[in-house]
Amino acid sequence: MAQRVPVGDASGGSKRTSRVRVAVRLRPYMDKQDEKGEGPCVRGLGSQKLEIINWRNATETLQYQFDVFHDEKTTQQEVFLSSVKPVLPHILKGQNASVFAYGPTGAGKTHTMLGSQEQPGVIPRAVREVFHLVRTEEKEQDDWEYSVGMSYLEIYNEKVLDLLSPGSQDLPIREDKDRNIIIPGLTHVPLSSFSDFDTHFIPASLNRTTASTKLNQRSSRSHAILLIKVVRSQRSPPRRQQTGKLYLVDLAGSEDNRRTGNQGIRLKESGAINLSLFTLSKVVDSLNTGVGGRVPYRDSKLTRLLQDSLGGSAHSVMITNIAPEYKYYFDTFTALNFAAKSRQIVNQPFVRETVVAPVTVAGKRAREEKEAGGSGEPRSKKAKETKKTEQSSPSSSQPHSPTDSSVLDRLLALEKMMMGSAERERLNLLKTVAQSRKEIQELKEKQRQLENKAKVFGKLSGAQKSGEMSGVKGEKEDSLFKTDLPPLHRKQSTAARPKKQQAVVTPLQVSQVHPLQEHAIVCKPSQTLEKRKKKDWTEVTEGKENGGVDPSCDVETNWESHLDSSLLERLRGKILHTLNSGSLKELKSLQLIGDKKAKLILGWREIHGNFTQVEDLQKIEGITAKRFASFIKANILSTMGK
Ligand SMILES: Nc1ncnc2c1ncn2[C@@H]1O[C@H](COP(=O)(O)OP(=O)(O)OP(=O)(O)O)[C@@H](O)[C@H]1O
Repeated sequence: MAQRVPVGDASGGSKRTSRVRVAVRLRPYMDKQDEKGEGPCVRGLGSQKLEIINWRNATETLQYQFDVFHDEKTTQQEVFLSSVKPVLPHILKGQNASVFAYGPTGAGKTHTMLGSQEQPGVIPRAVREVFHLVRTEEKEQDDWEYSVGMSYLEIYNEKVLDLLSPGSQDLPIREDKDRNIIIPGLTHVPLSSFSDFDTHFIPASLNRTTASTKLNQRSSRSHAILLIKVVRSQRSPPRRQQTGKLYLVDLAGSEDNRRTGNQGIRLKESGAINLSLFTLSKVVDSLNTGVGGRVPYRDSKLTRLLQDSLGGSAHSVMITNIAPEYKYYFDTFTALNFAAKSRQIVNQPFVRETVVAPVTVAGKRAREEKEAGGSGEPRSKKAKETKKTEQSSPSSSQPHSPTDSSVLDRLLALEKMMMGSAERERLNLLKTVAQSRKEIQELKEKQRQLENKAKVFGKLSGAQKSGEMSGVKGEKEDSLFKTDLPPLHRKQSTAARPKKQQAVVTPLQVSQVHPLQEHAIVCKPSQTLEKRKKKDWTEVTEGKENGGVDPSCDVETNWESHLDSSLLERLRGKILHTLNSGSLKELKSLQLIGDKKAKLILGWREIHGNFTQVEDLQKIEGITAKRFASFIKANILSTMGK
């Protein structure tokens, strides 16, 4: 019967702990066009660090440190040598080890784990290495013999399916009294060599559930778990037996269904995938904070199965795969936060050992080894260290915007998923601050509108008194009075309200200067106004925002009302079209939109889809109501000028 014993007992060394080693691998661009077009949202800063743009403030980046950072040029061999090979000797000593690839769909998990004929990944390399280690040990230690075997399963839609026995039913996951995870009925194939492994593994891999999604032609729809078991048996009394397990896990991708275009069965699969990854993150969170209470392993099949390989029993390596493209930004951000947290897990490895009872000592099976660090043992201080990544600090990363609460909610939810209670509190605070900012901004905008309206009314009543007003079209006048002023305001204004025909600001004329301006109605060019317009144009095209309001003419603040409404609508539609479907370059060709804003717009589109109206632009970080007003004015005027 397998039992847990302190590592020191088996290896002869002192008791030690082992934490989850975290490597991050950035895959190269799949499409060179993307690389040229928008540039990466994440980049390496040496062999352990990387940085990603801060979604809260595009002028900042967030930097993360991991055990290893594999940049886009790293080969399969290099990943194996630095991140996987070092854990393999442990399984020959009766300990568990696990290597799992985590990350968004299409970021390179299967490439890392499985690879291809030309570029074999972690799985074939690790199995080959296990056989190599076994052969070496057998040569060096006469007293021990080894046997190697494999099982291969997938978790699909929360069902455990045996990939070596296709068509089998959902298998149960059990735990024996020594807390070993076992799957009764799972096929176990003894292996004598690597080619033996190949014979079983390759056809079984084809049984794995994959499908094409918008983001990946052959997306893994299940978590694939390869189990390599090494049993080490003593040839002579006391005939000890140690069992080491190596889990090689290719997790299904975390996905955003808006982007995958998933529907129907894909959506259901996706729900199961995301739920199990969510549970995995909760398990990690629970292990990290170490506040006691139940670690929710049982909430998903994945975490239940990984229970003896994550957070206390095994030497674990997590390779987090990320992609450079901007469209993966939020997935990358989430994956990095998950990875950064996992780094703090402290594992306490133990040896799984059994004693084969010889006939002479039947019934005398001794429990030779004790558990090292069961669940009741206090966690290392390291595990409780506060995460120092800057991504959640309200003081260092101010939420300038995003005033759009759905983006904020989504990100906060994602982050919450990954964080401990202290960080959660900080996030709640952050959310409150962001919401207050939004409310203040909305109030300011409302006030500005009211002031503008009040000014117009003021002018109108003044004009009426001095008899300077001239009659113009009724529609114009109607639109002028379609305000959302509160009732009180309306009432006061009606007293001074001119007759309908007189409801116009200054004498108007139709200009024929340019085809695009055919419907434009502009101010009669008095000398002062001409000067004023020139100045205004220069300011706008130079990207400056307008300052005060010239009381002589309200073109500055109310310029839209001087343009024909159908033309205005057309131009706004054009701008909206560019915002919704423009490339980075096209976005940058808009007035007052630079590289950063254009990228933020692309990011926003990725999450929310199309802007419904140009005003939605104010949901972009840093685009205040004032800036938006300048933006719309500059773009409309510049289009008209073309
Ligand atoms: N480091 C890399 N070098 C070259 N190509 C890569 C690399 N990583 C990934 N790729 C390629 O990118 C594409 C997507 O990778 P892969 O299928 O491994 O993603 P995944 O994370 O497993 O996705 P899913 O979760 O949807 O299964 C594949 O064509 C793969 O060959």
